[in-house]
Amino acid sequence: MTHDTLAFIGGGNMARSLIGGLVARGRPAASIHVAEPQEALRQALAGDFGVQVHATASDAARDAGTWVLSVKPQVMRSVCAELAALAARSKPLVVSIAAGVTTARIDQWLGGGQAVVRTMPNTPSLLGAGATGLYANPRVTAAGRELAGSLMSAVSLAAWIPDEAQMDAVTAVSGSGPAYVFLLAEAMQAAGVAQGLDADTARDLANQTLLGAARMLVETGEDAATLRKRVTSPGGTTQAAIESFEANGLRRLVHDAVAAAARRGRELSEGS
Ligand SMILES: NC(=O)c1ccc[n+]([C@@H]2O[C@H](COP(=O)([O-])OP(=O)(O)OC[C@H]3O[C@@H](n4cnc5c(N)ncnc54)[C@H](OP(=O)(O)O)[C@@H]3O)[C@@H](O)[C@H]2O)c1
Ligand code: PRO
Repeated sequence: MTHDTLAFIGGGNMARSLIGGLVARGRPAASIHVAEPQEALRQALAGDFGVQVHATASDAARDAGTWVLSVKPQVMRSVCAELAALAARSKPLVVSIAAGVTTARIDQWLGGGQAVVRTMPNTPSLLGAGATGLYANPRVTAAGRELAGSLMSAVSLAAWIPDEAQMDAVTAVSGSGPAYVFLLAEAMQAAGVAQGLDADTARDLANQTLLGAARMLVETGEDAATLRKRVTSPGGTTQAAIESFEANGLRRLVHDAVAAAARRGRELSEGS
């Protein structure tokens, strides 16, 4: 067994983004095993990325030193129960990506004494442009932190958090965050069509604008408010739009949406 071999338990949307990002950045596909019950998803993962696929968690995890638990929170308990005997024998580094499931729960469900890193990645990891929060339980050694950090750093910005309770905020900002941007893209596209653009033109202009604005946020070192002000000519078109956003409570809407996501994360923790 080696920590160089990774087992993804669950081969759905987020695992696919991580696997695609890792393989594109040079991780050998042969070093990645994936357990996924759905035959079609298994075949797609094997066909697209060349990874080793299995129908059961224990088959995927058997020879892997690092397990990435990437099933839905609601099935995490039963997946851990399936893996508990193997975990007791092989003491893997366990990396969970599940929203709202604490390291204490995972450790308990795996039988206790396990090194568990809880992470919250996001789907842009597929393109090496993800953002991930990480938290390690006390069993994780410096080498384990290094391993988990380098795994996520290969495909994303990796930010360690000191307090596991902050993971619900990470989830609400960056884990779920791509969906907020996609919703904004949908709304900008529809608004462009409403103003007379054809759908393709509205889509291309909106999408490229989001890409360009996101690159400016990350690459110029300027803060968002400064960049916004540079677009906003006094008495001009942007000012008219920004005043409409402010008057309609955009900041409050975003505040409440992020709070709702964080609350849901806490509910998932309490329910598990
Ligand atoms: N999607 C995101 O953007 C995102 C971002 C960060 C974190 N996450 C976290 O990542 C986890 C997965 O989310 P997702 O969106 O990728 O969900 P998903 O697409 O439903 O993927 C989960 C996969 O795990 C499979 N599965 C169920 N039981 C299994 C078992 N015993 N062994 C192996 N695989 C099993 C599911 O199959 P069935 O459908 O047949 O049950 C499904 O294909 C969640 O905990 C979520 O909180 C997701
Ligand atoms: N997708 C998962 C959810 O919606 C976790 C963050 C992104 O629950």
